[in-house]
Amino acid sequence: MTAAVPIAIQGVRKTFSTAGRPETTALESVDLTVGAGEFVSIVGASGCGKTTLLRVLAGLTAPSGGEVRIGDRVVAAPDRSVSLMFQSPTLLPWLRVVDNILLPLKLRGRIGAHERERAGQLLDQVGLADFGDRLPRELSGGMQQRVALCRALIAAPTVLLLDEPFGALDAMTRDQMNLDLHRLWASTSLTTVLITHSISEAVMLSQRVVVMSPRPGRIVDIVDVPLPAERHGELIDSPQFAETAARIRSHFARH
Ligand SMILES: Nc1ncnc2c1ncn2[C@@H]1O[C@H](COP(=O)(O)OP(=O)(O)OP(=O)(O)O)[C@@H](O)[C@H]1O
Repeated sequence: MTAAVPIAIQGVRKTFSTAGRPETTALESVDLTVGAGEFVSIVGASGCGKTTLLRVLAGLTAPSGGEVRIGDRVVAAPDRSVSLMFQSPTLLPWLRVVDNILLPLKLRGRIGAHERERAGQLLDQVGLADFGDRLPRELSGGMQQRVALCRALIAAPTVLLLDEPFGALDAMTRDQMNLDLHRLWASTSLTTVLITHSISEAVMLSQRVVVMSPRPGRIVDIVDVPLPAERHGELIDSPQFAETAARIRSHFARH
């Protein structure tokens, strides 16, 4: 297993300038440390800068001020140790499932028996052991997202960034995917940051939940989740779950 790495976000600001329009401040003085191997979720109103922050962490968007460090590295460009997953699975329709999963490795060089075996293990872990030879169109939306998760993990990243990965799925599939994701995360040393609009998803999956203010996005609260390490569906009925969700929800109450 690769060693876990922390993420340190220091004084990150991001402004966007578009000709003819006033400047938009998407992020203002964001400071956050995500521990090595920790699972943190970020919640906040639409447009508060969550995706912008994730893109800064991934090295896809340069901050206007401040810096992000992943381990010892100051983030300045995308890096293969950081994997991103979005709401849409974006599988290549003409490639079989296993080849979609292996794509990030194929782009970097040869694929051997070891890599194929690893793809098989990942498929097994997400309950798709028998689907490696299928084409994406033969899979449901939830199954395609599982494949996208395998693809995000094939290159053994140290950081996993998830932007509403299950937002397009029905509620039951989403709950199941969340528990699968949590199990996968718990079996690795992945430092994970999840963006979600769902407070219960954030509480169910994370060790801490970061609450952002409406634009310009700032961190207004960081909530520890006092749930056992092993997560399961019934925890949603526990008082700890309800109290944690209520504290987060209080930031979104209209006055
Ligand atoms: N490339 C860009 N150019 C100009 N403005 C941008 C750009 N990207 C984002 N913004 C602006 O920055 C702000 C934050 O956007 P962002 O997508 O990060 O929000 P979000 O919290 O992820 O929203 P949602 O929850 O709706 O996905 C918005 O006002 C958006 O219009």
